Amino acid sequence: MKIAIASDHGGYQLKEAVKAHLLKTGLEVEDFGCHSRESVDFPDYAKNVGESIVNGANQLGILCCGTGIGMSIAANKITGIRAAVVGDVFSAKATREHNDSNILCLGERVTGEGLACLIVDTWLSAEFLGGRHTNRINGIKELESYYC
Ligand SMILES: O=C(CO)[C@H](O)[C@H](O)[C@H](O)COP(=O)(O)O
Repeated sequence: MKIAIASDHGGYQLKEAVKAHLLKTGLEVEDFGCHSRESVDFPDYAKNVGESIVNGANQLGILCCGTGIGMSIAANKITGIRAAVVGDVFSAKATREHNDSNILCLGERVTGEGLACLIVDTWLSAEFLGGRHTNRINGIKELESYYC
């Protein structure tokens, strides 16, 4: 599985920590930046990661900013993206099993590196359960096609 990762300046340190963690576990990672603490605008990074998932270059994505919220708002504007801000392990599992989320958003100013890596591991190892949740994903897709 290939994972796209990116951050703005507010999530840069966490992005580097999560990337190192993923590489250590043997996963392939495509890093879309940023590459320093210099101030940048998170929608540019959400766009690049989101598009890489929609076009099939990567299967899942991880976006880090100060809170994870800005990145999720931006990424969720892309048709086919279901981005979830997660700060706990229960939600990490639930958002794969129930929401089939394809982008995980983390907040460096909120979540420590240790917990963030545990959230990443939990999210990556959980699987979409289908069944009744498929109806809800289809409902989200209907909303997308209605409003886009
Ligand atoms: O969009 C955000 C808030 O939900 C992100 O946390 C950004 O990283 C943050 O807004 C950046 O703030 P800064 O004051 O420009 O560092």
